[in-house]
Order: sequence, then structure tokens, then C-alpha cells
Amino acid sequence: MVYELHNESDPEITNIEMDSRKVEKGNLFICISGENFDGHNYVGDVVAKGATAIVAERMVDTTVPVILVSDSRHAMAILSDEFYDQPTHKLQLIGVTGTNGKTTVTHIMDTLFQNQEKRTGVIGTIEMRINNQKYPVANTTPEAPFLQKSFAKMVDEQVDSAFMEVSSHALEMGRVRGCDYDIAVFTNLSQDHLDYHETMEKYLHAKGLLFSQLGNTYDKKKQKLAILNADDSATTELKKMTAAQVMTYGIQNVSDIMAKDIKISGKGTEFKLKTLKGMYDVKMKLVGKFSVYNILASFSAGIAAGLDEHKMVETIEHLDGVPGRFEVIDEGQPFTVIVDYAHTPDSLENVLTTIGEFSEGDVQVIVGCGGNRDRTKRPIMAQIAVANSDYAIFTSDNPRTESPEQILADMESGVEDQSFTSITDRKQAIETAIRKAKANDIILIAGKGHETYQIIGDKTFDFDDREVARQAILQQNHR
Ligand SMILES: CC(=O)N[C@H]1[C@@H](OP(=O)(O)OP(=O)(O)OC[C@H]2O[C@@H](n3ccc(=O)[nH]c3=O)[C@H](O)[C@@H]2O)O[C@H](CO)[C@@H](O)[C@@H]1O[C@H](C)C(=O)N[C@@H](C)C(=O)N[C@H](CCC(=O)O)C(=O)O
Ligand SMILES: Nc1ncnc2c1ncn2[C@@H]1O[C@H](COP(=O)(O)OP(=O)(O)OP(=O)(O)O)[C@@H](O)[C@H]1O
Ligand SMILES: N[C@H](CCC[C@H](N)C(=O)O)C(=O)O
Ligand SMILES: [Mg+2]
Repeated sequence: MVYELHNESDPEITNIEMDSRKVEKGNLFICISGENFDGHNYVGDVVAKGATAIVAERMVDTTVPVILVSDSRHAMAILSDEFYDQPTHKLQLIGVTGTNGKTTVTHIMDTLFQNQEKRTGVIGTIEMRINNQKYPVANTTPEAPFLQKSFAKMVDEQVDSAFMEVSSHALEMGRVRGCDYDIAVFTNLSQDHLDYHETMEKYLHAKGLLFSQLGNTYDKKKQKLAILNADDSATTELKKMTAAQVMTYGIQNVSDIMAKDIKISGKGTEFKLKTLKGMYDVKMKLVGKFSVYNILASFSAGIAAGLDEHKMVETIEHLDGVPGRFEVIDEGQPFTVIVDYAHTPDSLENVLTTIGEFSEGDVQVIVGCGGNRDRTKRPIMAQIAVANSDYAIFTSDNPRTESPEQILADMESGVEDQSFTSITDRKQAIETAIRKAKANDIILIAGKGHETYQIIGDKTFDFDDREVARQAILQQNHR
């Protein structure tokens, strides 16, 4: 990478930091010019705190060494990878991208690999885990300094395989540049994040970067592999973008790993799993066709990594769900309450269709849409909620700095009939649905899943759909 060095000297660097608020003595500070802040404005502050060198895109007034580059984020990814001695070359790295299912697939893989004596690491929406020890993360796919530091920790802790969610934002911003993926998995593509990517073509292009970054190697022992969903139309494009070998999975289209004869009930799913080696009868607690896709993606990665197929099938039979994904809240009440992280049109439709396949009573859905995110998905999600339920309550998700009422108005604009009500306060919305519920009804509380907070304005409040639902059930004595 081309750079220009000013104030030359050779200071010791203790860490790489991009946020002035976190700088400590001896750090290399990287100035990022973002949408809300410009890191170049904090150089005085960080040098006063002990930063010993600066990476910047324009000259800044300081006496410590300054490395001028044309793209700070690009430089940050390369420097982070080098600083931690290229940790991803020392473990098997599996990246998962797609609109829905990344968290679920990485968690399923983690269990499959651990049950075959592998030491594992996971990085994604819920947390980072290294051999089951949990650490908080700020983003689904963290920025390069945190990411590479985490991989270095995994290497220190003798992790064999790491599974990471790779978001389209991260790919577009180059957060994962330098990551040496062995396997890249694609779940699916449907509408989300058009506030950031603008069009579905650009969104697909961002996802495709994972597969072009996968590259190829002529070293047979290190063969790179793209695992693609044969039933998703984006796969045709992704195949063209990668030089790696391709393995496919699917239910409809002919693929390497297939599921057939799927039977879905409220208690779980049964299907036949066909691999190149054999056919297995699978019975699992996970519900819905989308869960079968998640199993196929995870199973394919297990095969690619040389796991035993019979043992994987056994593990799948005992798999519990992922927190906040189709999580059933059972306080002994005579109706079913499900908390799910569906926050895109496609995931909401999938979950509601799945519920529709086994519901005996009425289906109520409580749903909102996040603020400072894709506005165009709001009317679509509202329409899907109404079309696939007996009654819908629109409420706030994380409104962030947008007006909650405006978000609700955006949702309402997608619906013509009146089988919904809007209740801004999420707790009140959940309590209302639970009060209305009759025996055998199903209530779906969608959008926030595992989240234990709600962001309103610039404040974060404690809020957990699962707890709020539990309390509402107990208070209303529905037992
Ligand atoms: C669109 C997006 O992803 N933006 C991210 C991006 O923002 P940005 O480039 O505009 O940066 P900025 O906030 O203006 O700050 C610029 C620089 O000034 C620095 N700064 C800022 C303030 C200060 O006092 N001192 C200081 O040094 C910041 O650390 C940064 O280096 O870089 C920031 C620093 O890391 C992120 O906080 C911010 O994430 C925002 C908050 C966000 O909400 N991102 C979401 C959409 C996201 O990334 N989501 C994906 C997952 C989505 C999915 O799974 O579907 C994710 O991977 O999590
Ligand atoms: N394969 C799938 N296809 C469609 N919908 C799915 C699939 N898997 C899960 N879902 C739905 O999407 C929701 C989110 O699942 P998950 O958290 O695994 O996705 P994600 O891709 O990690 O999301 P995020 O982009 O927020 O990180 C689930 O609660 C479920 O409703
Ligand atoms: N990774 C997604 C999560 C959305 C979750 C939803 N609860 C919201 O806050 O919009 C995003 O950052 O868009
Ligand atoms: Mg996720």
C-alpha cells in the first residue's frame, strides 16, 4: 500500500485504536473520516493521552509520526492483520453471509464442531465466544482491530475452527480485509439495509465480496470452498464472483447436499438429508423450512471440514434453538408465545408461514421496525404481518433517533385493511396481545429476539421481550 511518512521515528506500538475515547498510552491511532465524526479532529486529544503514532488521510498538526494513506480503513485492516501476526492463517476460518440466518448457522456449526472435539470460536450478533467463554461485541462483524485481536486470542487458546458472521456493512467497509477464509457460506438474499446499500444489486455485490475475497489456492490441503444455497437466485451471481470450489445445498434445486420429504409441526421438523455419502433420517426440535436451510448450510460446512456425518445427525437431533430465534416462552399458559428476531420482510414471512402451518387458534403478531435503518422495508413488513396473521399490533422496535410515530406511520402506509392496531409502547403492546389471547392462540413477538435493550433517542433502556412477555403472562394469571 502506498504511504508517506512524516515526523519519522520508531515508537513502540501497544495497540491499534480508531476511537479517541478508547486510546491508551502507546496506541497507534487511525483517523477515520466517517458520516458522523472525523477522527482527524481528535489527534490533539489522542496524543495527549499517549498515542505514539497516527495514520491519517490528510496531514495533521502533531510531532508524533504520521503515516499518510489514501484510505484509512483499508490501511487499518492491513495493519491490524500484520500487528497480530496474521492470526487467521493459523486457524480454520469459516465466514457466513446472507440476509437471514447468519447467527443461527454460526451457532449450529459451533455445536456440530464442538461435539466432534474441536476447539471453537464464534463472532457475531449475540456475542463472541472462545471455547464457550463469552465476550461482548459492538457489531455483528467488528472493526478490523477488534477482529484481528480476537482471532489472535483464539490462536492463543488453540482454537481449531472459528465461525463468523460477515455483514454486508463489514464487507463494504473492508472490516474483514486480511481475513484468510477457508470456507465462505451464503444463506440467502432478500431485502434489508437499502438505507446503506441503496439497491439490491449493490447489496448483492457487497455480499459477493466475501466470495471474491475467498480467492483460490493451488495447495490441495488448503482448498478454499464456497458453500452456496442452490435455491436462492443470488447464487448464480456468487458462483461467478468466486475462484474457489463450490458446494451447494438446497431443497428444490439439485444440489450436493439436499433435504427431502420435509414434515413440519409445532414440536419440530423431520426430513431426509442426502449427502454424497448417504441418506439420513433427521428429526429435530428446530421448526420450519428456513431451519432446514440453516441445517443444510451448517452440515455442508461440517462435511467440508471432515466431520463425521452420522455424529452430526445425532447432534442435530438434540440441538436447542439459538436465543431469541423462535424461542418459546412457556409459563404454563394455555396459548403459545414465541419471541423471534425476524426484522426483515423475508424472515417475518417465513416465521409467520411456519406458524400458519401448525396453528390451531388465532395468530397474533407484534412487530416494529428499527429507526435509522431501511425505511422501505417498513410498509412491506407491515403488509406481511397483516396478511399472515389474524391480528397485528405494530409497535416500536429500536426507534433510535427517529420519531416512533413516524416509523409506525411508515408501516401503516403499507396496509389497507384494518386488522391491526398501533401501540407505540412495546411493553404495552405485548401486554395487550397477551391479555387478548385465548386457548390455542399463538403470539409472535418479532424483531428484537435476544436483545436485552431498547434504543430510544440516544438512550438505551433495559428491555427484553422474553422477560416482558413472562411478566405479562404471570401478572394476567393466564395459567
Ligand atoms: C453504517 C455503519 O456501519 N457505520 C459504522 C461506521 O460509521 P462511520 O464510518 O460513519 O464512523 P463515525 O461514527 O462517523 O466515526 C468516525 C470515526 O471517528 C471516531 N470517533 C468518533 C467520536 C469520537 O469522540 N472519537 C472518535 O475517535 C470513530 O471511532 C470512527 O473511527 O463506523 C463506526 C465505528 O466503528 C460504527 O459505529 C458505525 O456503525 C453504526 C453505528 C451502525 O449502526 N452500524 C450497523 C448498521 C452495522 O454495522 N451493522 C452490521 C450488521 C447488520 C446485520 O447483521 O444485518 C454489523 O456488522 O454490525
Ligand atoms: N435461513 C433463513 N431464511 C430466512 N429467515 C431466516 C433464516 N434463518 C433465520 N431466519 C429468520 O431470521 C431471523 C434472524 O435470524 P439470524 O439471527 O440467524 O439472522 P442473521 O442473518 O444473523 O441476522 P442479522 O443480520 O441481524 O445478524 C430469525 O429469527 C428468523 O426469523
Ligand atoms: N443487524 C440488524 C439488526 C436489526 C435488529 C432490529 N431490532 C433493529 O434494531 O432494527 C441491523 O443492525 O439492522
Ligand atoms: Mg446475526
